[in-house]
Amino acid sequence: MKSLSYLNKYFFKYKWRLLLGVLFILGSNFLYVNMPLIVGDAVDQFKTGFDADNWLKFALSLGGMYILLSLGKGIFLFMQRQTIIVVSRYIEYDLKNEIYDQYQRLSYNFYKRNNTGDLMNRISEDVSYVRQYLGPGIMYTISTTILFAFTVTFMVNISPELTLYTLIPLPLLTFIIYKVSSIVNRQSVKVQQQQSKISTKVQESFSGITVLKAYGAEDKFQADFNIDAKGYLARHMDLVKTNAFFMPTITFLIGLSTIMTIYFGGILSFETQSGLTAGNIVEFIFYVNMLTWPLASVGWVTSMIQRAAASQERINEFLSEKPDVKNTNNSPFHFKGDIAFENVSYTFPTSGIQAVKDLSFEIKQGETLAIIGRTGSGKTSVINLLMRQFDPTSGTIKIDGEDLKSINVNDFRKEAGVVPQGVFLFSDSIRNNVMFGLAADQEATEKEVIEVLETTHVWHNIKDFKQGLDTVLGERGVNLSGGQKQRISIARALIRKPKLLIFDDCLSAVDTETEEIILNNLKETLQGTTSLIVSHRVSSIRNADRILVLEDGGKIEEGTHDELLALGGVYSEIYNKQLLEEQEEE
Ligand SMILES: Nc1ncnc2c1ncn2[C@@H]1O[C@H](COP(=O)(O)OP(=O)(O)OP(=O)(O)O)[C@@H](O)[C@H]1O
Repeated sequence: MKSLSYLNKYFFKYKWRLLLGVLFILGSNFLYVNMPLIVGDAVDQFKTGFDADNWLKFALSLGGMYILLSLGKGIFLFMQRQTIIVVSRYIEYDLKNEIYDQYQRLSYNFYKRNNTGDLMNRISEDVSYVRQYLGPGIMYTISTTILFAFTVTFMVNISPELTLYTLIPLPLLTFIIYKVSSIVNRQSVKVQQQQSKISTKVQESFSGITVLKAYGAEDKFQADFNIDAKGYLARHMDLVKTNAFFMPTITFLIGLSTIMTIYFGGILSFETQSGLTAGNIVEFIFYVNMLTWPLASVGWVTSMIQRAAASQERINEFLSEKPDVKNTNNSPFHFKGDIAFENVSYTFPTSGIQAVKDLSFEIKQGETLAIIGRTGSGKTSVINLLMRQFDPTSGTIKIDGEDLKSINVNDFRKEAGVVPQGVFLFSDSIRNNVMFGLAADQEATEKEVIEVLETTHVWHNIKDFKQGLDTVLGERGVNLSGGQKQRISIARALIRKPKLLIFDDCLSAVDTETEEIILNNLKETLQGTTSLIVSHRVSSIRNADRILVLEDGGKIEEGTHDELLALGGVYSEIYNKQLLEEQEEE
């Protein structure tokens, strides 16, 4: 429950609306509890002083009054929903924005620790449970309390004794509803879990359809799906059974209360000193029915609050996460072009793997440094350190002579064009995918978009598409080849005319001939740009000003292509092996 106190700041923000909502609840309930009195009055007048000549006047005055009260109650009810439920939607909007904002602030390691499904659930499902508490939960709690207080006061006013008899079965009703609601909740959670298991499986079978078909795994997937679907059916049937038990139980208990009212009311009405009339018994029957829903909702609301508390706790867990990387300097930073790693080491906190070991190197403005090394040698980690996705465990990274931790990292990132190893294209047009690379204050003409696509040697493919630049890419760009996707991804980095260009093995899906063309085109475009090129292939990096060979996170060789060949070490070994492979292919 403590977790829900996080929401107090929002209650405070919308306090006036909420207060107005409470006034509307008071109004609607006050009119509501007066309605049975009219019916009771009518019954008594029928029994005693019914004036047959003026029946129309009698019917119109009481009926009109009843209609007026219903109308007034309806209007207040509408206004109460318009205030309280609307506030719950506002808070839902604020909370979603707050969570998303926090997601944007959190850094690399947070995303490696938590899976996408979890991140999605907290901003969608958990927020919607919290919203249910904020809207219906709070509205019914206030409304129930007020209606209960009004009704019991009115009942006690008529007959304290009958009130006691009538209320006897109601706590039992509340208890049963609470218990049933808890069971319903538990079963609903199980249904939801099974549902998300099925969704994940189905989604994976779609996105991995090529692998699935290639391995002829259709039957296995179908069998697995059947098991999960059967599980879903069984869990849902449990829920259906509980729900089926729910309504008859409530109806039975309300009936019991009504019978007790009539029975004891009847007995009491014969005792003249009680002063209880037939009209009073009718009023009581109305009140008993009026109390049923509020009491029933106590159980329902309680379990709703419990569920919201659990959800808010999960949300708070993410909201209280502190980003590992904090930008402490907001003054503008303009990157000139010098980079230096000084004895940098990095160990991943999650796996304890030391990915970078005591690494030192320099890249001067306009130079191209290449990094080559075996899989897992720490190349991508070097890039992530340079882009300050995480900070070194020890050592310093200097940008234009200043510690990376002390400069405005947002400004620094704006000057860099990074092409990551795994291509990600949005389900949007090719034009928008390229223009995504522009910084907020940059613009690009169609001609410029085409130019960068020409540089990356992919425009000749795109221009043949019916929609050209406006061709919309399917989910994850499935209608393009791997090499085409990589080249669009490079164009995205080039469009922002970066002062620092970083390629993380992003020509791997391109044949060596096309690679040669792209690298040649880039030579002109990147005059004066500081570049860091990571690759497995010697052909991508042989023309770099300097090449660094990494092994197990540490530098083992450094020099130009010729110098490293002359050294006859790991680099020349990789080169000779790749040369041989190329010759075999030819
Ligand atoms: N998020 C992570 N959490 C824990 N360990 C990681 C993480 N990312 C990488 N590693 C480990 O750090 C080491 C270096 O990984 P890195 O991705 O930097 O290598 P790489 O040289 O870029 O490899 P590749 O050429 O295959 O892309 C590897 O042993 C890897 O298992």
